[in-house]
Amino acid sequence: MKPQIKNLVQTRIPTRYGEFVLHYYSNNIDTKEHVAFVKGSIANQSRIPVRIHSECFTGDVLGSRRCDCGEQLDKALQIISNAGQGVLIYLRQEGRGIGLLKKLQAYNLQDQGMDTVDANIHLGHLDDERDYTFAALMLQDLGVDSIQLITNNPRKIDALTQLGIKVEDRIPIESVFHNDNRAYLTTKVEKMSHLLTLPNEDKN
Ligand SMILES: Nc1nc2c(ncn2[C@@H]2O[C@H](COP(=O)(O)OP(=O)(O)OP(=O)(O)O)[C@@H](O)[C@H]2O)c(=O)[nH]1
Ligand SMILES: [Zn+2]
Repeated sequence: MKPQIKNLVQTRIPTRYGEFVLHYYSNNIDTKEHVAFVKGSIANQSRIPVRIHSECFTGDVLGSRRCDCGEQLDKALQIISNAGQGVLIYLRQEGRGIGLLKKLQAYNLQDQGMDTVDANIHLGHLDDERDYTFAALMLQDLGVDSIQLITNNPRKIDALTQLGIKVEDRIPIESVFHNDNRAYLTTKVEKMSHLLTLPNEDKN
């Protein structure tokens, strides 16, 4: 089935980063609530800052320090707010697409010594099962001409480009390394080609 989305409602949301408009989309593939959080006027404009964020209940809502998701969500909204225009797309593909149950099981495997990639594979999944089709359709629906993608993940840039989105630039979103996220972030760099700078002690 050819994926299609429908913009069902738009509503004003005042935040600590200023005022945004939340666009709620339905689609013909799943029953999940994928949304776009839009600041300023973006239709028919180029180089719009865009963050495509995948749901992380533990990081985004509970403030987990196992990953950098909550921190990245905050930083992205700050970048968009500073620019005065932009979009945060929130895709409901928890755990890089494997769902919350499997992600929590993967965490237990990680506590036994596996890294994030091997834990996913051990559970019968790929390291990353995300799909950015809805994100591309939302950006087309919102009418942006081209974007600057807020990410460290080259796979996201490739995926969006293949879906017909003109990515003119990348805006880096550096995370702070600490004991609880060090292994997670190091695996992103060493196994998932993320463009993050490892702290000195990790380079040796
Ligand atoms: N399977 C799995 N998923 C995780 C783990 N830690 C975080 N995630 C998921 O990873 C996703 C977050 O990735 P993003 O922040 O969107 O993007 P990214 O690929 O890290 O790339 P950036 O754009 O540079 O942040 C969310 O869906 C999280 O639930 C983990 O240990 N295992
Ligand atoms: Zn996370």
